[in-house]
Order: sequence, then C-alpha cells, then structure tokens
Amino acid sequence: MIIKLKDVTKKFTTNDLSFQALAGITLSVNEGEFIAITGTSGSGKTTLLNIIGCLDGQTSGEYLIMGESVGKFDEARKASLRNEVFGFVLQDFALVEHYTVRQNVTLPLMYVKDKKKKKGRENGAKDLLAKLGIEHKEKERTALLSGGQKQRVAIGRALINEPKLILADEPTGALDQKTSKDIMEVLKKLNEEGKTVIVVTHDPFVANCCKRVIQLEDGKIVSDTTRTA
Ligand SMILES: Nc1ncnc2c1ncn2[C@@H]1O[C@H](COP(=O)(O)OP(=O)(O)OP(=O)(O)O)[C@@H](O)[C@H]1O
Repeated sequence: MIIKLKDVTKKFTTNDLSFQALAGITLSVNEGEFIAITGTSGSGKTTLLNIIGCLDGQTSGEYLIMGESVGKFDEARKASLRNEVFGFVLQDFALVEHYTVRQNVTLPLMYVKDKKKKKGRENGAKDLLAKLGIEHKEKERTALLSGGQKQRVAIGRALINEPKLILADEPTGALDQKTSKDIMEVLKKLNEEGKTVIVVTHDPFVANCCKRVIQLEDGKIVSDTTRTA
C-alpha cells in the first residue's frame, strides 16, 4: 500500500466562516492503480488531491505514505516528497512559457542534490521527450506549442524525477476532445509501465479511462468502483 487516509477531514475557515470541504475520507491506494476522483464542482476533489500531494494538510484524521504518518513530517521532508515521490500535472499546464521544452522538463532537477542522479536524469530527458512525442520540440519555447503539446511537456516535467505517483488535476480541462483522448492515452501508458496515477476530473470520458473511480459528494466518498475487465 502506497497511500492510506483514515477518516481525514478538512475545514477551511475564512472571516469566522467555516466550511467543511472533506468530511471523513477513508481511502487506500495500492501501487500501480489508475484512479479517477470525480464529483460535482465543490465536492472536494482538489482539496483531497492537495492533501494526498502534501500541498495542504488535513484538519483531522491520519494520512500515511508508505506506512509513515505525514503529520510527523517537517516542511523539508514534505518538500522532498513533493519533488521526488509525486509528479504534478495541472489543468493550465503551469509551464514557464518563455523557457524551452527542455528547460521546463528539467526544471525540477534544480532541487536534486545527488549529482549522479541529477546527471543521469538530465541525460534521460531526451528519451523522455521522445517517449512523449515532443522530442522535435526540445529547443522550442513552450509559449509556441499547442495545448496538447504543452500538457505533454507538463507530464515530462512531472516524470523527470521518476516519481511513484502522478497526481493530475483536471489534466484535460483545457483541451479539446481529441487532444484529451491523446493525453489520457499517455497517462494510461505510464500506468501500464507501473506508475500509480490519480486523476481529478469532472469529465465522464476521463473517468472512464481509469480503472477505479472514486466519487465525492459534499466531501464524502459516495462510491468507489473498480473495473474488473
Ligand atoms: N482555500 C480555501 N478556503 C476556503 N474554502 C475553500 C478553499 N479551498 C477550497 N474551498 C472550498 O472547499 C470546497 C471544495 O473545493 P474543491 O476545490 O476541493 O472542490 P472541487 O471538487 O475540486 O471543485 P471544482 O471541480 O470546481 O474544482 C469548495 O466549496 C470550496 O469553495
């Protein structure tokens, strides 16, 4: 088991107003899973993904990564998890538009202290771009790319540090149907190669591409189904 949440809640408080975004989430994720988190707008999908990715903390309950309680980790440990264990893919790509494709993909290497590891990954960047079908764009500025190509760059950036898990928040939200299909094919292939993939989506097509679908409503899991075929 790679991830376990036990009765996790999240409350946001602003100006004395309190909002319960997650209301007792219990969930286990095994290595190699391909999961969609779905639900209507405001159901808590992004809040849950942010807690899983250690971008935010829970209000109560326990979150364990590979058996260790995240509550005990200091900021440095959480930052290293974000850089080494998780690869993040976002709806708006979040690329540095005036950087080239290669510069964007290799950006997270800035935080890698181990020189040998860093060099190896730098050398592997070209193969990664080839795998994502954007090697011919290596030296191009990302501002000039199509939406689908930009998302491939963002996936490359998420993969460069060889994470265990890919966390994608509406990865196809800014793409047309055909390009969305292509991007889901890329994620499917990564999953087949062993990566654990969690996708937040409100798009039934995207959810259908995943093997397990977890549906949230008002901060609670209302269904959790795994496709058997
Ligand atoms: N930082 C915050 N401060 C206050 N309330 C927040 C904050 N972040 C999220 N919320 C609230 O928590 C609820 C869940 O938000 P969340 O973004 O997780 O929903 P979502 O299911 O991802 O929605 P969407 O599909 O619209 O992105 C919403 O009602 C939202 O307004």
